[in-house]
Amino acid sequence: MTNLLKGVNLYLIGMMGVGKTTVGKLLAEKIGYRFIDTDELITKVAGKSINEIFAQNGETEFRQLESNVLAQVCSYTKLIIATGGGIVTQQYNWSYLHHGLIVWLDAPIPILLERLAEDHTRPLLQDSDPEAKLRNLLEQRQPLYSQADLHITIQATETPEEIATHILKTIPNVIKGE
Ligand SMILES: Nc1ncnc2c1ncn2[C@@H]1O[C@H](COP(=O)(O)OP(=O)(O)OP(=O)(O)O)[C@@H](O)[C@H]1O
Ligand SMILES: O=C(O)C1=C[C@@H](O)[C@@H](O)[C@H](O)C1
Ligand SMILES: [Mg+2]
Repeated sequence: MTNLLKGVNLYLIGMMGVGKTTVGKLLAEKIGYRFIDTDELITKVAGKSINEIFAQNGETEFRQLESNVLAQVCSYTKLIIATGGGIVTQQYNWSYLHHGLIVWLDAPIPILLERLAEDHTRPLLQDSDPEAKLRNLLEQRQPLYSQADLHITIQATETPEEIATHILKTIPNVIKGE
């Protein structure tokens, strides 16, 4: 797999809670890549949590930080990059994402809701109706996510390990120029 990828980065995109961070760490271990999480880098750069950035600086500034971080990481190779759920919403981010292979992790809303039920770290979900909020975000973002090179549909019972294996099995079908 490492030979096939030739150092090309993998960008995991998809809705919050789908498992980009969880699966990304496993993928990195499996193929000997480094793992990077854009949300984690943003909190390091800003010196505060994502909730604090949204509350104190607003979403626009968060998106700017997210783009800055993405621009930095895409100059490296051999990375698995778990992105934030909204990274696809900024058109110019696509010029960075297209430096690598883009993998869309896609799971139905009930699965996302179940996973995020007890979570308070995603500011966009701190809503009186998180289900409607997720549906609305997915409706806006689906056409964007679908620009990925690889679309992985996740079943409710699939473990992170199984999803990582599934991704690695599917990559040879979509390697650019192969
Ligand atoms: N395949 C899976 N089966 C069961 N639980 C999972 C699976 N993948 C992830 N989870 C759990 O779902 C939650 C959300 O996962 P994770 O943080 O990896 O999502 P994410 O896509 O990175 O979200 P965000 O866009 O907000 O960063 C975590 O509690 C994680 O342990
Ligand atoms: O879907 C989104 O817009 C977000 C997802 C998270 O990964 C974080 O990037 C942040 O909470 C925003
Ligand atoms: Mg994540």
